[in-house]
Amino acid sequence: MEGLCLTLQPFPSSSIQRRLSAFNLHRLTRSSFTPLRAQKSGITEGSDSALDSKVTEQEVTMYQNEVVESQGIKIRRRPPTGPPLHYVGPFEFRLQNEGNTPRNILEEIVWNKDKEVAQMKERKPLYSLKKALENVPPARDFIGALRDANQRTGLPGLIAEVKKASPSRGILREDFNPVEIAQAYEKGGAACLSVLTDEKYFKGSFENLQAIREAGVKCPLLMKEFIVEAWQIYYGRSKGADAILLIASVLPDLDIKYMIKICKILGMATLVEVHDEREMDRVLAIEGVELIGINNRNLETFEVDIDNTKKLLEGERGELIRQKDILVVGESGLFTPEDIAFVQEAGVKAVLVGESLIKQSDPGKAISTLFGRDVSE
Ligand SMILES: O=C(O)c1ccccc1NCC(=O)[C@H](O)[C@H](O)COP(=O)(O)O
Repeated sequence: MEGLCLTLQPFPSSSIQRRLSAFNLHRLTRSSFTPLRAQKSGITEGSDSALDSKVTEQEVTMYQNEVVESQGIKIRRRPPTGPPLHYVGPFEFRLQNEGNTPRNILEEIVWNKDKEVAQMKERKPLYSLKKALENVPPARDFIGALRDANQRTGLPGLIAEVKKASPSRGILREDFNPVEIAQAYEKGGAACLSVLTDEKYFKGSFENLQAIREAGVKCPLLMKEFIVEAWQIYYGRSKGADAILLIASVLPDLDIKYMIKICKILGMATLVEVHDEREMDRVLAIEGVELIGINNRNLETFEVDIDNTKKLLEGERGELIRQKDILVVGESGLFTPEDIAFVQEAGVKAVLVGESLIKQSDPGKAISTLFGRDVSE
């Protein structure tokens, strides 16, 4: 039986879609909808006129898969649940299916995050987070800080990353004091900071984010997290985040739209990250996107190529970005003033830099080396 993969029953997508259309659409995408949740909220058979029979887990999964496939998203939100339970006499068993192993590191991170968030939500439900937000100071203007820095220096505004480790590079800095590093970055001329909050793969934490905010650092803070659920946005805001990252290879368009709306309500900025042309085109078609990050690192293979920024900003895409006045951030693999000049020439007005700064003994001074001159005041 091991390794046997069952084919799912064919099911016309329009039929699933019609039966599910009574919900807010965002519920149908991977981040927010579970049949269990529907049942908990009383959305069950007969409870809604447009929902003519109970929506099964399999149907929802099929619909989600269709959405994800149609948008070219390769990262699966969680391991396939496998074929349905089988009964032989009194015994119940599930056939093991193929594909229960993550296909790459990004998928592994996402699967882990999905479980982690489910546990965190149990401890801090959304209503308690919303209550906590009443006492949190308002979010700072992340995009404004980048534009100001760009105008002031004539160089891309810097988002300096507080990053202890990464899956591709291992430990980047042993003597890691997040607050001291953040203060050094601010002194060195960073416009904004990016703080890794993932513990398992990056050795980051929400405590780091909160400590940096509470230490009086004025730079707006990006919560560098793998967001799979809207709940994480509220949690990040409660810890002092001013901006969040949405990764287009992980999130379907509907989730991105929904999360952007939540951020607008919370006064936060969204950095929507793309790596290839298809993701860029999807994101450019989403209303309300103001900040796009082009990651030069392929998060599935770790390959880094700063030409990627240039490639994605050429021709009509670059033109559309200028028309829409979208601010573009060049991300990853930037080490020298020549690298900065290269991505600036390609059209970016901001850069996100981790490794090349964090590895230096004085990460603040490293900013001048990276830009080829002092960018603090
Ligand atoms: O950095 C990684 O190894 C990594 C692996 C899997 C998912 C994301 C990852 N990094 C996130 C980033 O893209 C970078 O932290 C960020 O752009 C800064 O990059 P760098 O200047 O090259 O440290």
